[in-house]
Amino acid sequence: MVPSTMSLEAKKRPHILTIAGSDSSGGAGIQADLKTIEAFGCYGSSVITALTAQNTNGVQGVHEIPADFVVQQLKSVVSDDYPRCIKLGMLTNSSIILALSKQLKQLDTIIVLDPVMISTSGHTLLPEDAIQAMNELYPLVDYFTPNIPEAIKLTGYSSHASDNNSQLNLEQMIELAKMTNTKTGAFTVLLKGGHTSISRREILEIRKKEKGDYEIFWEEGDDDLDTIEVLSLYSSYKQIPQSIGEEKELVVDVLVNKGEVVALFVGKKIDSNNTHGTGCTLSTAIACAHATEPRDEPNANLRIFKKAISYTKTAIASSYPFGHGHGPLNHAHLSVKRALPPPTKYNPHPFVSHLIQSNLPLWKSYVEHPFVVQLGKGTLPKECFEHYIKQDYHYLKHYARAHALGAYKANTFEDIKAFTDIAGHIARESEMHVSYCESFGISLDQLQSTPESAPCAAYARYVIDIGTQGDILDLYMSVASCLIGYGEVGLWLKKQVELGEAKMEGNLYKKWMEDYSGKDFLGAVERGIENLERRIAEDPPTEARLARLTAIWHECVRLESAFWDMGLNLIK
Ligand SMILES: Cc1ncc(COP(=O)(O)O)c(N)n1
Repeated sequence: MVPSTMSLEAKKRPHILTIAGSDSSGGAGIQADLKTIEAFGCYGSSVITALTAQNTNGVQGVHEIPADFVVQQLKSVVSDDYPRCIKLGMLTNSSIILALSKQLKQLDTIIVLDPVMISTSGHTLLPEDAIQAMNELYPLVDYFTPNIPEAIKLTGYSSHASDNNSQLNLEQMIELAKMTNTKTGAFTVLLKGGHTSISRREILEIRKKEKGDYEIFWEEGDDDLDTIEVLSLYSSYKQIPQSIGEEKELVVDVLVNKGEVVALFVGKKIDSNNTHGTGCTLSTAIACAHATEPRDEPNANLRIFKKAISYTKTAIASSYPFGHGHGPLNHAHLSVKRALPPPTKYNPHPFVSHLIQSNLPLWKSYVEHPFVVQLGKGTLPKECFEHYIKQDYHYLKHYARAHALGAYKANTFEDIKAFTDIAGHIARESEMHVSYCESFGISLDQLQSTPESAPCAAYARYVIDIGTQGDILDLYMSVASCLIGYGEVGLWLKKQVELGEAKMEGNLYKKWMEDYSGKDFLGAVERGIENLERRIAEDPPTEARLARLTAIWHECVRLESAFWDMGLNLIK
């Protein structure tokens, strides 16, 4: 069957035209651009300004294309299919630049300009007179993406603070970006920061100084120091030392518009030799993101840059060996999507962080439950606590059995030890329950013969069921929210005491609070978190697997909340 014109139209992909030089080694220029365009699901066409004989070690020769033939290529392409965006790369010489600017003035399309002047290997790709001719182009440009040496060359900026011209600090980078924007008149400038390194402190200080008038985007999996401190109480297990923000380990790209900073894009510097074609890739990714990102959502413009930068960084991070010099990027990485970010110094527990953040209100309804609040204040009725502690004694037995089942299912001594360690810990924990009951005049016999309440049985049934049916990771998951949650409750109550919102002295539940905020219990929590993170890092889950693990976590958190409800409302 022949498809109708309608369906052909519906299948049309955004057309991105690249006007650049050919790189015979395939890592930069036209070749990098077409690979990027393909990765974004767009259609790529090309106008070639020069053929370069080039490899990862350097540029061995350049064959310039006559300006009128460059124009002929452009006319052939645009007369047939009008491009959504045009990316300009290596423009080779002033006659090509002048001829192109004349043509581009007549086109109504988005233009991204990457001022290719010198190759990574140090070869001059644009002569001095051509740099002058570029002034004709700037007014036509929507997005301009120089790196630091290029912006310095274009503006004549001199930094007195440093011997090495490219090693600017963040304040100087911002100054240079604004100057480039004003001097060239290009609509939006993204000054790429790859040639210098910035510290976390610098960013926090700049933000304080400029009162946060613009957005700061941190790379996925990393977080602003401020945010991580309030992200979740569980981060209290790992205190972030003061000195940590001093290291110059970040790359910052500065986005300016009409001479004002709009956003900073912050990410870790990637230690890689495979950077050949980075500028080409990023500028083309900006064109593609512009053509494919929804325009009507808030911050649409910023999302374009975020997407393009993230694509380019992952292309560097996932690159593989090619040649003997600066190797190319991996343009095809979009098909291998990571379900979770890798751990970092600032977020050493990305998996647990994901779990908590995946439904923060649900998590808070558990760890800041009215039962816990009243317990901390000492106003919780004794019969509520008594009911709860008897049921929790039953629950702990099942909980210890689940860990024993984990040890049975384990294949390594590391896992056997992890599970039996915690099972032993739970047995010790239950002694506190026995002694509370004794103090309430309840004997061990009476405690053991107390019938299990429905919420206790439901929760225990779920944990043992998941543990029996699923694999060892499912089991880890079904016991995690109890362990981590009680640690968080212990820490939260401790904080409430400091804030005067809860009290220890004269509180009937002091021993309970001390036990769950004590070293022994928090140590067990930390070991539990480490085990979980280790498993996830060793065998990263697919998105579907992550969704199932998260669902188990949510169900356990819900059942934990119901357990407090049981205590508070004396549910049998
Ligand atoms: C055809 C062409 N275009 C652009 C570059 C710049 O890329 P890089 O700065 O990574 O060498 C290049 N080397 N060759």
